[in-house]
Amino acid sequence: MSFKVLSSTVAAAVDKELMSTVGFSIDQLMELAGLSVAQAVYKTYPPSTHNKVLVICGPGNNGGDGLVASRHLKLFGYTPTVYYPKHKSSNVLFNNLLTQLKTFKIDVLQNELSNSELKSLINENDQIIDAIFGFSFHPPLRSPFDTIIEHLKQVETSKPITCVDCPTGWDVDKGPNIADLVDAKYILNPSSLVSLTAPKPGSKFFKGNYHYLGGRFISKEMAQKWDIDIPNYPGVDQVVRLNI
Ligand SMILES: NC(=O)C1=CN([C@@H]2O[C@H](COP(=O)(O)OP(=O)(O)OC[C@H]3O[C@@H](n4cnc5c(N)ncnc54)[C@H](O)[C@@H]3O)[C@@H](O)[C@H]2O)[C@@H](O)CC1
Ligand SMILES: [K+]
Repeated sequence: MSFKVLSSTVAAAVDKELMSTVGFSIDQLMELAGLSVAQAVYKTYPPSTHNKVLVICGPGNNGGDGLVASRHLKLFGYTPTVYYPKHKSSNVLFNNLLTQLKTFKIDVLQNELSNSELKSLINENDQIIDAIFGFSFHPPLRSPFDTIIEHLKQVETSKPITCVDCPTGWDVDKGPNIADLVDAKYILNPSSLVSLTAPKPGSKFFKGNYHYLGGRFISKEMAQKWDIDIPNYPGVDQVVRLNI
């Protein structure tokens, strides 16, 4: 199905409006975003075949979506492990999410791993979620996330990788076609992408099998105002597949 895209600048403006005049808190939006990610993963790589999920979380709200998704995945029957090497310890929201994960007995690795530890961690999981960076990312990647993406590239053809909002490393607006800026070893080709609110321009270059839209929190009126296409979500689902 064809879809309209939302540039990184407009996505940030929509986010701002949702959290001001529309009256949402970031916690609410993140909860719905993370639930969408967990649902998309369940539909594509169910716990019966892909039980062990490694969720790699970055320092911003994309990482927060990953923390929320991990909790839902546990409730859906998965065994998630979270790798969260750059936690902002002054942020109450992220601290609360971490407390929830602890209560749910989900392993959270917060110390930076060595290359061999990272390799083993990736190998022992059945699938990976990239919740490192979303629409506020600007290439090139900085450490330790450059090395993490390099490791993910090693398994991208053998292991499912689901990216939250944008594949980390891609330019949000230009996509993966940024050879002048970034070495190809940092350009992931994931199998699944969960765009939030609306797909970002870079997602036009996504070649994986599963492209979902999630983040079901925009009213018809707001969609019209910002020229956002909201496809019909099936029933009570939090995601709709775009590439069918
Ligand atoms: N309205 C929406 O669509 C919503 C979006 N949410 C999520 O929020 C994301 C955007 O969150 P944020 O604005 O916090 O930003 P991100 O999570 O995309 O990234 C912000 C962090 O990345 C760092 N960063 C940027 N470029 C970097 C580089 N080259 N190397 C290393 N670090 C770099 C920044 O210093 C900052 O700490 C979206 O993509 C989506 O996943 C949801 O949580 C809530 C609702
Ligand atoms: K991401």
